[in-house]
Amino acid sequence: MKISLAPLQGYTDWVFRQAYQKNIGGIDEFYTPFLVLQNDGIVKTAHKREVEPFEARCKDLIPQFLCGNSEELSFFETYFSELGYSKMNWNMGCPYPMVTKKGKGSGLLPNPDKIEDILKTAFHNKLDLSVKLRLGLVDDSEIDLILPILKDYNISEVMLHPRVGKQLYKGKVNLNRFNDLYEKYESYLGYNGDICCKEDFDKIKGLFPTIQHVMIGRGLLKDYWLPHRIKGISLPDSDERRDQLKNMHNDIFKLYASYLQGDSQIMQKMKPFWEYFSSHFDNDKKVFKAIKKSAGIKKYEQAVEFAFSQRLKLD
Ligand SMILES: Cc1cc2nc3c(=O)[nH]c(=O)nc-3n(C[C@H](O)[C@H](O)[C@H](O)COP(=O)(O)O)c2cc1C
Repeated sequence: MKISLAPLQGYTDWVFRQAYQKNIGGIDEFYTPFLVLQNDGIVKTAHKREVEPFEARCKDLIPQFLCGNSEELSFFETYFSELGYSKMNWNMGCPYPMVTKKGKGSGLLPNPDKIEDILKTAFHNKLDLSVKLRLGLVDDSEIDLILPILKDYNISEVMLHPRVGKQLYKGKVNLNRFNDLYEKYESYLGYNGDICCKEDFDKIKGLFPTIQHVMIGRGLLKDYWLPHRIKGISLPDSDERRDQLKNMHNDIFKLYASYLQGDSQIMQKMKPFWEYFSSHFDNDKKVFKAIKKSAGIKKYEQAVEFAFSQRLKLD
């Protein structure tokens, strides 16, 4: 069973992934948040940093891209293969209207002919291509026409988050629809969505016993040792985990400081990081509030000290 980290734009960037890998570990495969090709035909620097330099990014990294036409698929296949990657992942799940209106992310799902056309004209099998998708944009049966196409075009694996795009992240995951598809496709499907504790994982494993790949996102950000719990690896004691969290935080801070310009840019990255990181501490709301309202690095450091004076929540 492979446990991968879901891509979360704004949270699981290269800085986070590098610090997590070094200080905690337990994840088998990482995905970048989606890269896009801009209208001017270039990839912006922040997106390039996710995948370049290849040697410095972790070896278990799969770059992900958004794409709504053949040119974009061609571009990313060439770009990633020239960098040295052997796998890539096509995002057909992003639910945000800014993306779906352009026929990208889950905006592709009502249009299986377009997906087939892009694969037919642009995919050259230079890399192993997987797809991350939802059940549909509006209707949870849209996927029925898509999976046969993905199989026909040699897509290696399908990671399914069983919601439709219009739900965004609300409402329940649709395990009945996942089950219908699992009966037909079994381990061709990986599972993603709302796994926040070992019991959630056990439920999915119990329902879909031959599943080979489970991807976790927000659950991991709230509990960095969730992969340990799932895999039955014993956890370090509380003091050691506190040190690991501290080292993780300090590494992230240092990495941002190494290339961002000035304190305010660093704060713009560190404050969102605490949205989930604060979940590790008792009084998480108070901890996050102190971080959020801290103005300047000195006050920020005091708020960090306050956080680390709290007990860890999941002791
Ligand atoms: C803030 C945020 C950013 C996300 N960014 C991406 C992304 O870049 N690419 C992607 O495929 N999914 C993205 N997702 C979706 C997650 O990868 C995942 O499918 C979703 O959160 C459900 O899994 P979870 O319940 O384990 O978090 C994002 C989700 C959130 C909440």
